[in-house]
Amino acid sequence: MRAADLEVYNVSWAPTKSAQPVLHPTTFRVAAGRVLGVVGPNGAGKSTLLRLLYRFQQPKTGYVRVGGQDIWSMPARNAARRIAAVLQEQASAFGLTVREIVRLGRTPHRSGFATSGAGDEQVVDRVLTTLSLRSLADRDFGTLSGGERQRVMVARALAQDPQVLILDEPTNHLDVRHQLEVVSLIQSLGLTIVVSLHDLNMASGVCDDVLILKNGQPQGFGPPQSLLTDTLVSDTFRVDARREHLASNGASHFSFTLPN
Ligand SMILES: Nc1ncnc2c1ncn2[C@@H]1O[C@H](COP(=O)(O)OP(=O)(O)OP(=O)(O)O)[C@@H](O)[C@H]1O
Repeated sequence: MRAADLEVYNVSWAPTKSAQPVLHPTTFRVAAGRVLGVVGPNGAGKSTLLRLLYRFQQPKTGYVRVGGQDIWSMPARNAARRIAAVLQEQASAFGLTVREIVRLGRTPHRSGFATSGAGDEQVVDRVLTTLSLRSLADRDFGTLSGGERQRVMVARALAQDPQVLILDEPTNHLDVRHQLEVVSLIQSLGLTIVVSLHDLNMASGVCDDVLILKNGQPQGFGPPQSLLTDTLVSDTFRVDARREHLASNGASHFSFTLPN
């Protein structure tokens, strides 16, 4: 795995030319190997921002550079060798086996109509092992549990051998054990990672930096311990947020109540 710098400059997006932007100009940088968390209330623009980062949608303004190169100045196949995404929508995966889905991650590395080669199969085997999926390799994706499916989608992204990994709410639908497993995996990869998360305690624990969005506007960027103040979190999420330090290990933990 080889990480690369991700540079996001002044990117904005609107559904049509005349529509109001759902993402206003946003700028940040994620150094190679660092983890950025994107947080914000429902409809804040998190998924919209991520779609610009994995080259699904083109920004109306600004640019996204990976390793110094604008991702829209290179062919889609080259971008797919650099950036992989783990998304929540997985409809296309039904009807395929786990191995077939993970193999799809190798597509950007093949030329023309070439079929999967020995090198590709080695990568697929390695990734299946890393994610403890070998025993499920021949199972139909549709028969897996939510947690197992999530692991398969991460495996497909890793088989892509990307420099940057984008994860849209990867812990959704996962039980506590599997949430922790996904988080620990994210921390261990050594890739440049952008991950949207709803759980602020998880974001504080796993991310080097956090970007807060609200109504498509960036509200702040920085290390979670200094950025996520009670005031900023309360204002952004329209709750009363209080950060406490757990006596057991000193880790910080947010608790939330509705304002009076
Ligand atoms: N293609 C589109 N056309 C019109 N509006 C859109 C489009 N894509 C996104 N939006 C709007 O942009 C806003 C931000 O959506 P987005 O999905 O990025 O938010 P989010 O922060 O990921 O939300 P959630 O936490 O609920 O998943 C929403 O109001 C959404 O309806």
